Amino acid sequence: MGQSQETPRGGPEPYYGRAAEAGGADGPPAAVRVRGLWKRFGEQAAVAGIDLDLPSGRFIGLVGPNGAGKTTTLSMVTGLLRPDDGLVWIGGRDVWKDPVAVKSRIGVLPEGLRLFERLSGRELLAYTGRLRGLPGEEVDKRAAQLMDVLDLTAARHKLVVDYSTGMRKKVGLAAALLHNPEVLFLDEPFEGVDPVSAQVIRGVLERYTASGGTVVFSSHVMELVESLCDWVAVMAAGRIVAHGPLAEVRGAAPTLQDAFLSLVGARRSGAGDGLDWLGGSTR
Ligand SMILES: Nc1ncnc2c1ncn2[C@@H]1O[C@H](COP(=O)(O)OP(=O)(O)OP(=O)(O)O)[C@@H](O)[C@H]1O
Repeated sequence: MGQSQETPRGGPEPYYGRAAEAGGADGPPAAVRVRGLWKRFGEQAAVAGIDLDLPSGRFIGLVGPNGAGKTTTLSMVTGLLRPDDGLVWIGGRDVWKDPVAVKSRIGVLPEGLRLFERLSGRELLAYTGRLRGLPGEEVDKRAAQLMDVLDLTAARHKLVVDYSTGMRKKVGLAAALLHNPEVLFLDEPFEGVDPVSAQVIRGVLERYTASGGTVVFSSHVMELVESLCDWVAVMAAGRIVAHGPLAEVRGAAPTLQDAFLSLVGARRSGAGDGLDWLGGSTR
């Protein structure tokens, strides 16, 4: 299991191309390379100098308790939030020096996704596709196929404002996939999604990784991460506390949940201590 090492502040390394491969000299190239990434909000370090190499073509889970820094990390990695310090490369390009090139290669489903509410789902995808520079015919074809696979065809003319939570996630995912990105970043993609829609989303993502795409997604749901991901990074208090292939991070623990609880130092018992007023016996 890889343990995080901090890069000295102010001295992040450049991207070394194939020499920087995540899996070693013979492994696949790193899809995402992070060095010395920091973000502070006032006195608090939300992300405290993380280094990470995410291998390409994998289904990668970023897990951690509430407030661990997952959303802040994903926002900095995808060019949505400027880091205080550190560097990020995607496909060998510096996210903050070469944002247009990087953004053409990635798809992002951010937390609290904001959509153009007064467009229909179909119009939203047409608009997104044209913004991405795809020819109109190609946009129409891909949008129709994505809506079909994601079970949105019947709702294609409905305004996005009238979409349910799951439908919003699905149309957001379609928008993120439309230009066939190399790396897809998803912040809590299954939150608020019913099991049927979750299964549909899962099928699309599995197909995407099977054809060489890289998925990086954050989640609290360990069973989901364990069943979907082949590589995980565990965050706690702004740091990466473990990363690597799922089996290595899980180690001898019976489940990823058990490994996670011991890695993040969670309290297993005594959760109700001090709440002796709670319940019917004292009423
Ligand atoms: N804009 C902000 N201003 C101030 N503090 C922030 C801001 N964004 C995040 N934080 C703080 O940074 C820390 C990390 O937050 P972040 O949202 O990245 O965690 P997370 O791992 O995504 O949590 P969750 O699983 O609950 O979504 C938290 O303590 C949070 O309160």
